[in-house]
Amino acid sequence: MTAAAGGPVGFGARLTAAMEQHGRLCVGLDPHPGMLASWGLSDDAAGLREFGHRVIGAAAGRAGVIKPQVAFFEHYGVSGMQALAEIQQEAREAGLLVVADAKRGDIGSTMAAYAEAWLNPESEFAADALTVTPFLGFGSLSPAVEAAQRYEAGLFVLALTSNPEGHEVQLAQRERVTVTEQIVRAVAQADGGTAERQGRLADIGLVVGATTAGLAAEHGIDLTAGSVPILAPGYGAQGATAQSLRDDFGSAYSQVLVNASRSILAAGPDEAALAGAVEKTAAELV
Ligand SMILES: O=c1ccn([C@@H]2O[C@H](COP(=O)(O)O)[C@@H](O)[C@H]2O)c(=O)[nH]1
Repeated sequence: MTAAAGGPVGFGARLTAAMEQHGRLCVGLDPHPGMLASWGLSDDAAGLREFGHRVIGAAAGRAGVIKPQVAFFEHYGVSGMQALAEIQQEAREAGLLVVADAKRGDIGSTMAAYAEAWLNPESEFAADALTVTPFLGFGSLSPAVEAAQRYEAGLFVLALTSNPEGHEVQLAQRERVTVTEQIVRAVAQADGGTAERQGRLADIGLVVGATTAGLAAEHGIDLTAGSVPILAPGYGAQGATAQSLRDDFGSAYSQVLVNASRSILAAGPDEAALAGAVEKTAAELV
């Protein structure tokens, strides 16, 4: 999506504007079957649509970004993915930026096909940004980086995930440099310093868990380089707090987009209660 005439165009510029207006909360749209049941919704695509519609109603105007967890739609097959396409479109029409959390990663033309599916504005699954995995080598993401540039979209590259099992891979070292640090450096260099010069966030960012940011600091990893946006899942249900985020991200906190899913969704199904949870969480994260 390109912004309205005269507005910011690239993803980093749109995200900067959204965060200036609404703050750093990203509302997670995770229709786990148990969550659908607790909302009294049917365990099918109709339930997904109603769930998405209520989350969008609560988030629009109160937060700048939503993050649908693609797995919870894929679980329902073709009809689930159709519902996801409709929900993403509804969210974008409501003025929300959509980060599709699909964690795609592959090589060559396969990676290019994933990027077309999620970043091309003509695609049924068009999102503003996509989560991607660099564990086939950062260079394997080149087709996605090129697609992001072509379509004024964004990427969030997994660097230090919120789950402890990830660290045996992510904190492994080569010549005393962790895998995470290699990824952080590559992402920081991806736009050649343009975002920093323009005083905005970059189009290509990182995923660093809200629960694990302290480990980045412990390993001396500089998350401020390149003015990259940092998607931080793990707030609330996984244990991170507003104070721990500020402490652990330190001077990188201004770049952080904090995802909260279950801790907000538990307030549903009533849309006013959900809206209250969005407002309360957004206020905690100032
Ligand atoms: O490192 C990661 C990467 C992605 N996630 C995803 O974020 C949400 C978190 O949901 P909560 O209910 O707020 O815990 C979910 O979609 C995860 O798959 C993550 O948690 N950690």
